[in-house]
Amino acid sequence: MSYPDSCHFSATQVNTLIDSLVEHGWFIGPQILDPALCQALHQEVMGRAEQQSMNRAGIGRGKDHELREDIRGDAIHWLDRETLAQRRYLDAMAELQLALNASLYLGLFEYEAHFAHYPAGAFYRRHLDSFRGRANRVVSTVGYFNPDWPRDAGGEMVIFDRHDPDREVARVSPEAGTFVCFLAEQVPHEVLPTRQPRASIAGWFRRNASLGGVVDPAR
Ligand SMILES: O=C(O)CCC(=O)C(=O)O
Ligand SMILES: [Fe+2]
Repeated sequence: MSYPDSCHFSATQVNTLIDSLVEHGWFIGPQILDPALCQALHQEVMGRAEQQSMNRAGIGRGKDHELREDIRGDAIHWLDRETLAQRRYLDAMAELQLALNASLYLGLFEYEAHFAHYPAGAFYRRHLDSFRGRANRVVSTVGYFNPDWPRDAGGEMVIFDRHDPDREVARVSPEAGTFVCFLAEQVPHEVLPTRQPRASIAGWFRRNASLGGVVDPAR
């Protein structure tokens, strides 16, 4: 499979993304990701789910990690640059990281991401991706790869106001090509129960929150 060299973001897209991130704390971009790349990533997620080469996702990191199906029901696989499609996606994120650092002085130094497969019935309750005081994940990203997502299939991501967490401000259908990002420690969001299998990559630009010479653990 080959992808056009220009599958990365255009200057206009990056500027719109940065403006929206500053103004609202989030950005939603339909039809941003290259269709051939989305198709390859969709195949990879679905293949991994079928072969059961993904792990049940939990909440909390390190020793606090636990499985909580009442909170989130997806299975994940951390990106490892194993396939061309993964490398293309990560290259696009590396470019975005440079642009975010250049415009917003965020000091992002790393990007971590996992495939996510939500089987029918799965959801992810309202949460933040990072907690204040452990300011490691700064900007969250989600890329969606599902072709022809029906209107009644559920599985939307709901974004809530960063100053009023009960106020819904946007609802995103996980349609192939859509790319979303938001401030990880400020913007509450949730994944509504999906009625059909749902494929995505969730990723985070991180700041180095090392303290006392102890490198902040990634996951
Ligand atoms: O898949 C999505 O729409 C969002 C997933 C999410 O919130 C997460 O993995 O932290
Ligand atoms: Fe999240």
